[in-house]
Amino acid sequence: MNVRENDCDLFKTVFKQYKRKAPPPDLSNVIDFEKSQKFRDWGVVKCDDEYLSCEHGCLTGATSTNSNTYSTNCPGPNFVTQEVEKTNTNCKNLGLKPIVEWRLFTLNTLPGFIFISNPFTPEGQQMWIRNCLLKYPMKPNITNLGESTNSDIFDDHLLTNLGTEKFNILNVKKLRWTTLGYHHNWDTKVYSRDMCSPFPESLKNLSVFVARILGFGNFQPEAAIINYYHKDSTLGGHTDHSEFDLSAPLFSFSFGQTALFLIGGNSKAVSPMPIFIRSGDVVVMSGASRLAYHGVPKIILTEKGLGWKSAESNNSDWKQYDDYLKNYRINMNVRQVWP
Ligand SMILES: O=C(O)CCC(=O)C(=O)O
Ligand SMILES: [Fe+2]
Repeated sequence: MNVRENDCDLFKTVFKQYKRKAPPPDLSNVIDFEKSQKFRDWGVVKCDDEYLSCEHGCLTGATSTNSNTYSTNCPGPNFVTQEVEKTNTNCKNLGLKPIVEWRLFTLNTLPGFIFISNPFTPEGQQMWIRNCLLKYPMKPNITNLGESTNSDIFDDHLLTNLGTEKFNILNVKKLRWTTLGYHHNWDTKVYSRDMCSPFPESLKNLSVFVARILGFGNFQPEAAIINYYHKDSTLGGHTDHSEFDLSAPLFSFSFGQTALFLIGGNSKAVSPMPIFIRSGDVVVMSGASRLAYHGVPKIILTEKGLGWKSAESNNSDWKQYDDYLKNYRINMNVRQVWP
């Protein structure tokens, strides 16, 4: 990069500012979807309940790329009971709260960006965390630990008994990524038809469900990266442009410690906005925001705890996950690859 480009790299400037250890960065301007008194300053729009349900409580189709044009498509009372019941069952199975409890936001300055403030139940979060640490790193999925090490993550005898699973915590702490479906090629950044394993049914169901609720009825989850962040990990500014269909949204689900997430525009000269992403939060990058530069300059250890105190408290095997999550963040990043 030459000097001139560097001058214009506002993304990098802001990234460095938030990455700094001493003195610690000022976090007072970080967009926090839990602080409604500052929404006006930040350009945060809370989508009204109409976005998700009509007066009957049924789902609406939404034009998710533009926060001003949500439309209601209630097909009538008959549909309502059936569909609402079905939807609530789906929510429960997927570890999600009922849709009426979801809190949805957009940003004035970033069309297509949608934020769902933790729609998961405590038990739901635990289910997805278990999937990310125990199921998804297994063959035929690919991890940074390489194929041969895959099975080393798990104590052998426990592989056959997922009910009382225990993982080898030393190896789990070395996990940085797992790829699912069409495997992201970290070198060429090109997806290929023959580097593909079956996309896990569980994550497919979750992504398709959330996509449908937000009005992306055609979304097909085909590739995912599970990112495992240690408290000192960062993720540099980038765009996700390897997918062949860039009109399809990208869904990101986060668990564990908090990320300070930066998202800017389609060039690094655009100064990015800082946003807190906490455990359970869902980020959708669609429309113009799909190709926006983004990154994670800092993981922030939460003081509040992660919100699953009551859930599974008498299940002693949860302790190993709980210990891991005191210093880690997990992010499931789901994409459609093909048009
Ligand atoms: O960890 C995150 O929130 C973002 C991850 C990401 O940008 C990616 O996997 O491409
Ligand atoms: Fe990304």
